[in-house]
Amino acid sequence: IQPSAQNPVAGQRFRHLEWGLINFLHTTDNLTWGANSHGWHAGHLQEPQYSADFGDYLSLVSHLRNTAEEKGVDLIVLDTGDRAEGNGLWDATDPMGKYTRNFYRELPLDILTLGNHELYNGTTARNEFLEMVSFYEGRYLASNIDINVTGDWEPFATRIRKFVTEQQGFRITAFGFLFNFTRNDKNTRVKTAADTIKESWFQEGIRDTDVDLFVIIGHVDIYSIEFTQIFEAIREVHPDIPIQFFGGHSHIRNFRILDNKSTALESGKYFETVGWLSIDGIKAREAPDSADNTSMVVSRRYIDANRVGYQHHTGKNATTFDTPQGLLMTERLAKYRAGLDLDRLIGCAPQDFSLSKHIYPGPQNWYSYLEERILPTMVYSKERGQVPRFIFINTGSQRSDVFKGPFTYDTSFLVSPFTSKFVHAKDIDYSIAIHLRDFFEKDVGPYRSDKSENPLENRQQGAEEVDIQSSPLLVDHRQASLARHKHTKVIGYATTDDAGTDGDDTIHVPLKRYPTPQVIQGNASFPEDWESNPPATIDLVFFDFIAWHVAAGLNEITGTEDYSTKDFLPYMEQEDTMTRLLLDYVAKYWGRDC
Ligand SMILES: O=c1ccn([C@@H]2O[C@H](COP(=O)(O)O)[C@@H](O)[C@H]2O)c(=O)[nH]1
Repeated sequence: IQPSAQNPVAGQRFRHLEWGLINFLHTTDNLTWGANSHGWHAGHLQEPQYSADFGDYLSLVSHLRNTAEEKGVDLIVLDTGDRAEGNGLWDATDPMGKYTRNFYRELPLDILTLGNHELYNGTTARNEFLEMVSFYEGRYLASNIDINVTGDWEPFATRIRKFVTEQQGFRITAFGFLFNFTRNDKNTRVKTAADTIKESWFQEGIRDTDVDLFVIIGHVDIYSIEFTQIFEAIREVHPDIPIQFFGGHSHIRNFRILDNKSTALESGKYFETVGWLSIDGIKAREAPDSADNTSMVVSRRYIDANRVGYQHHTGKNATTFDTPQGLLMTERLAKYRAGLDLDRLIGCAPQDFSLSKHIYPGPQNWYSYLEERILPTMVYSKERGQVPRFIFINTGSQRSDVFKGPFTYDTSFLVSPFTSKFVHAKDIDYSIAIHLRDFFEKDVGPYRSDKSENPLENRQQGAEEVDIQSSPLLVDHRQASLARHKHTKVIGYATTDDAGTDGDDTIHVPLKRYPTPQVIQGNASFPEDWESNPPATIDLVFFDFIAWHVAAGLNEITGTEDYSTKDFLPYMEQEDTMTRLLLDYVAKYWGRDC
């Protein structure tokens, strides 16, 4: 746990892990390891429920490996990508991720793959390839991605890995997939799953009969068409061999049963969740006394990332839990965080703001606060600051709630990590501009996090869609309330998945989520009576990240092809990213008396 993090609260209840002949420990979308693997490597400092840091995780892995050895069963440790971006330890270094990659290399991963966040930026993709793929060698899997760093295209990482487990001798064939992503840097190439499974190496790979278990790790929602296509391709050849999927990207806890010998696990996001999956009764051909696949049993758990839970599952206490390597990692994280000045106080948040735990629009909703206060005040150009403007940002650019109290340099990256620039379209007819919001809401674009980049038609037929019109208060349909929440003291995930409601290791008060738009709009420099007497033309200011969609919207609204991203010019200075504007706003308006 990091020095500035809080201890987890009491009142949690844990279930015991069920061990099988083969077991998996899964993290995904950890951009933040503090608590979180999307880069919250120092743990969620203001959310005690998720306050374990990466050092604590190393200790957990080490103890569970020892237990596996004692039991004579296998433990596979894996990560399904999006380790890049989203907290200071990643974003404040030059090049970004310099320290994070080094820390990750201390995690004894058996298999790993990458997410979209490793591919948005060309330098990030290159460094991932040079420093992570080469380090993990054959364990790093990327079945549908190529990279060009030398002038020639080459596979980003190993396409297929066949290996035999140490304890039980299971013969595993593993693949690593990214969803059908299209916003990757030009030095990389992402093939669709549909095309990849037709390639000869894949077809040959799955035809090999020397296999007890297929393991597909993917930065892919587990209900996606991509996983379904891979499942069907393997099932055509092997009607009976177990297939285990591990997914990610949509940031939820979820478990899917594909058939009686195939399931898929998704283990949440941001190092809030460590996923556990075990398979018992599975047959290894080399081990004649092992069970037969007809009695195969799969068990899954979503473990909250905190030391109390970790200690419970390892049979350790506060003094016996830490391994020397884990402790050293915790110390080094603190040292590097200090070196980057990440705990520097910028200002004090006057209240809690959430992305979706409070109704939008509303006084506790972060998007409302951005629309009403931050965007109109901070998104300003010396040349055109007097011109009335709509300011659009995509909601996916905001990644974390803001908690009452200290807002540090690190918080700015947790909340708004991306380096998008503000660009603008000049003198657009007001009568056209007012239709853009509706366009954004209907558009399938990269506007929000979670599932947005999988087009709606990619969703599995029959998967439940939430009707946000008829249900203003949402409890995620896959994370609905548990019946036994009278024991609960902590708000968090209460997951309902294909196996029922007993997946969460800790019983929570269900987390409620309200619907939010895909794009929010701040209005600035308008005269007081602008709604009854609007100006003829205004400026549109927006992130370059959504520029293509703004042009598409203007073309659709006007029924022309007059608009193109080439017409959009910078609005502010290069360094005026949302992260920088947020820091400036907090320093100027929030005070420092927390
Ligand atoms: O430069 C960027 C890159 C991404 N985004 C937003 O992030 C999501 C994808 O994040 P996941 O964690 O993979 O869900 C994307 O849809 C955008 O909403 C961004 O705003 N700027």
